[in-house]
Amino acid sequence: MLRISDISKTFVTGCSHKTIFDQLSLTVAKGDFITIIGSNGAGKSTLLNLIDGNTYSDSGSILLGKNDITHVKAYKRAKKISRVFQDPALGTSPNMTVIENLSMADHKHKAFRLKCGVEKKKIEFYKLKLKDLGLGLEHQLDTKVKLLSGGQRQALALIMATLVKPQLLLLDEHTAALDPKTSQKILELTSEIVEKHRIPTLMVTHNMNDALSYGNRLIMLDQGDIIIDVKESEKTSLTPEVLIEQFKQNRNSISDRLLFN
Ligand SMILES: Nc1ncnc2c1ncn2[C@@H]1O[C@H](COP(=O)(O)OP(=O)(O)OP(=O)(O)O)[C@@H](O)[C@H]1O
Repeated sequence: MLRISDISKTFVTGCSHKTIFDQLSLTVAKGDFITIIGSNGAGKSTLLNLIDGNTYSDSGSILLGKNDITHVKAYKRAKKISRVFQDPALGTSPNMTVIENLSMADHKHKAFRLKCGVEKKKIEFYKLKLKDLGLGLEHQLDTKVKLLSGGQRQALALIMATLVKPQLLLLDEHTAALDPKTSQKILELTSEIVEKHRIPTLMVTHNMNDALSYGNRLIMLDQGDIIIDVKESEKTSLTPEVLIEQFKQNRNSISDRLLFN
């Protein structure tokens, strides 16, 4: 479980200040697969950055399970929190082979020396994992990752992010750079992995249909506020058109609230 309580974040650049979050709270339950939508600059990536320690909040707290991780460094959080980015180069090592990448992800919690090679008994296990993807990666164990297609790399990044079950999975527009068919394939894989292993997940996307089709909960961010938060039953009856309508209504009410405060 993740509990974000009253976090605030202001970026200071030179003489200018920009407040992204002002006392934002969000609880992610054990079985939650939350899709996050919102316009450009709404704070979606910053939220993920605050969670995985790429940036720190000015106030408030973040609990992962029973641990207060508010001030824990990113590299330590990475043992518990996995993130897949839009750019596959950020989740994989391009100059290493498929099997070396998998082995590295598998040893996330342990000291790792590549020169010892990959344990033979593990090779079959990795092959099975790759075969499940249906992208032929099981035949490319010794291929350098930079030579794979975008879809293959994102699928590999996803497998690497979940090979050792994380306490939380963050997906930051992880299919945005893929063609529609490959994007759907990776999203289906994502959903399968997340549901099979019951990994609490936050997925940022700009695609409303994907946000509605996947996960059990949807939140919409607007100027650092959660203006829509719908659970499974309500979510299944929504359409992108209704969502946009709700966005307009909620956005207005927030402006009104600010106006009259
Ligand atoms: N390190 C930083 N320094 C200064 N401003 C930042 C920094 N990181 C983000 N911002 C600003 O915070 C705001 C929110 O950015 P963020 O990337 O979280 O938005 P987003 O919702 O992910 O947008 P998009 O959909 O375009 O990716 C933006 O105005 C951005 O310029």
